[in-house]
Amino acid sequence: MNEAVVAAGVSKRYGETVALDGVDLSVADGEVFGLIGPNGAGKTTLVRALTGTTPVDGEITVRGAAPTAVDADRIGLLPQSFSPPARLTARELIDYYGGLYETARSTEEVLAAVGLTDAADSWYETLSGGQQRRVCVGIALVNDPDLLFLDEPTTGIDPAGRQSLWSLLEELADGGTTIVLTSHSMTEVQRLADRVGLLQDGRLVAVGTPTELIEAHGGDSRLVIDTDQPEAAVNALREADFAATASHTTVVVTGVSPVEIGDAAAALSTAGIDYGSLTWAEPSLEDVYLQLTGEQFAGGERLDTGGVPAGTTTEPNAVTPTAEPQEGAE
Ligand SMILES: Nc1ncnc2c1ncn2[C@@H]1O[C@H](COP(=O)(O)OP(=O)(O)OP(=O)(O)O)[C@@H](O)[C@H]1O
Repeated sequence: MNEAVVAAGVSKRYGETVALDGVDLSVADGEVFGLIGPNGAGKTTLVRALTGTTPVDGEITVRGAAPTAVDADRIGLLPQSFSPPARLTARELIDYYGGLYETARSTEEVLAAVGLTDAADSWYETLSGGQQRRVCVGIALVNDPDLLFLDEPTTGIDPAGRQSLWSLLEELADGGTTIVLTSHSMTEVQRLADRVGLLQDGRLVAVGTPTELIEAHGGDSRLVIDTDQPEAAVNALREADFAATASHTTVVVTGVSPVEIGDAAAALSTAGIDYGSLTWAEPSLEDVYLQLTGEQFAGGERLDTGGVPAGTTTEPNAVTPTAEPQEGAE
């Protein structure tokens, strides 16, 4: 297996702030690697380091060379913040940036790939935030790079746009493009990444496939019950040998297999307990994130049963979804 990117002992300080603290990382050719972590964890700094756009201590090689030495034609970079000229249209911008490379994809192909064909002749300034982000993604793709760095590619893009961008990235990955992406969307990372690295305080604290990380840190599957009678529900469930705990109007039952859902519902019905919804969820990357960072959902309460917030449905395998998945890390 060839390594596309190797980092060893990479550190970066901004004055007193330690942005990266001895990061070791390797990304294989053709791999999609997702970087996750709280605000300020060092994700953007690491992307900058790997692309040679900020000097760091330690060793980095990209395709065997120093990051600054890699041919610009081979690398695509979508920075977290990027503001192209406001009075140029989407088409003009893609065309312009394509012209800077020796070979580039056709402008129309890129516009179609990022879903901007219809808005191609609008000035960048008049596009919505999500459409502007699509232009920036198009610019990062225009040189048809074989190594793509995307710093929060889908921020601000609507759900349908996200789905189509994910499909586009999957196509690129299937075609052999190596992708390093950062994201606060655990759904995005779980869907796209072959391996995931969790950065915290400048350190890479966990690396593995989503499955490996979920097995190691995701906790049990669970049943989440929305009810106005949480204490009575917990008693009824415990009498039926379920491990149930309550918080506000949410009851969480851990270690429930799908075939036991009916038994749990029957225990509630027998005790005469009303419930608004009953949702079964497998542990997800979001649980891993919450477990390892100790973070809480905004406005929610972290439960000792695995981080399910009061009154919400966890992603992604809800049997009876009652709400849009809440991405606690966003
Ligand atoms: N140019 C800079 N000057 C000073 N400090 C910086 C600079 N860039 C980043 N930092 C600091 O370095 C740390 C890591 O920042 P970085 O932007 O890499 O985090 P991040 O994980 O990408 O965060 P976010 O999720 O908010 O984008 C933070 O404490 C940040 O304030």
